[in-house]
Amino acid sequence: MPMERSIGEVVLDLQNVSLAFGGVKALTDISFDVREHEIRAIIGPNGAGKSSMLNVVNGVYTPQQGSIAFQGRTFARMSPRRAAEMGIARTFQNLALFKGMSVLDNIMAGRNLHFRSGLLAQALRIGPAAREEVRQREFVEHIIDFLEIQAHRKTPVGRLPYGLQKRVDLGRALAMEPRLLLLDEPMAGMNVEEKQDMSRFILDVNDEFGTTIVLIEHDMGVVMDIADRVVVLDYGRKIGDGAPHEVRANEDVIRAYLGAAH
Ligand SMILES: Nc1ncnc2c1ncn2[C@@H]1O[C@H](COP(=O)(O)OP(=O)(O)OP(=O)(O)O)[C@@H](O)[C@H]1O
Repeated sequence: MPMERSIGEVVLDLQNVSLAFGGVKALTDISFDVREHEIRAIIGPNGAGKSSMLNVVNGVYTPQQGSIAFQGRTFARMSPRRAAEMGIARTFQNLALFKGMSVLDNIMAGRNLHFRSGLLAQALRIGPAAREEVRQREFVEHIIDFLEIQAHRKTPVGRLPYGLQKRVDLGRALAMEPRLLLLDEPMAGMNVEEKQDMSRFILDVNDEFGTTIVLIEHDMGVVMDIADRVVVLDYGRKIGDGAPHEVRANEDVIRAYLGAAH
């Protein structure tokens, strides 16, 4: 049974974050927070700074100013290693899967890279490592069932339709048992039916695993359907923040969207 949805305390809190690449200001004085169990969307026209924002959260980019607090600990910067250790996982706009490997092995790889202890023993399949391998595999099988991709377990990922590849990418991130899941355009390039499926899986992950989710999404309809709160960026600045119906009625947001070629 799905858990009762209840949004909790602030788990991620960005304060006055600014990031520039040489003369290009990707983010200017951005503050926003994410609450436990929330689905938080980041939207905005092309080049608004959405991907940069995710890369600040998972430690790939170091902001010149500002701070990031995750689960009560405040940092001037997050390193990718620390982000992973603290349970922040992400999917990518361009899939980061091993195309020649099976669905099962891709998701397993996501788990092994994260829980990397005793890899040599695991490779040799001896003693406790053999039991550990069984336990890890059970968890991965659970994800495969959950995402309804059992029929494709052994299929090389590169042979699957794009929508299913995106689902495997979600599975790879879930294998890390994240506390915070960052999704970079999880519906990009999908048809309507695939978008509906992905929306449902994101809602189910949020419900059944209790995972807090931050996602970048271009499709306003999807955002309105699944997000609890939305941050709107434009030219690296925050121009809106609130419930979907609030940001949709925000004059600055309407102007940014009407002015942008979409
Ligand atoms: N590594 C980088 N080096 C230089 N400039 C960068 C880099 N990454 C992003 N930028 C610049 O920062 C700005 C914000 O880019 P970003 O990719 O974060 O926007 P976005 O909202 O994710 O765009 P899109 O919707 O097109 O993916 C852009 O002007 C971009 O050219």
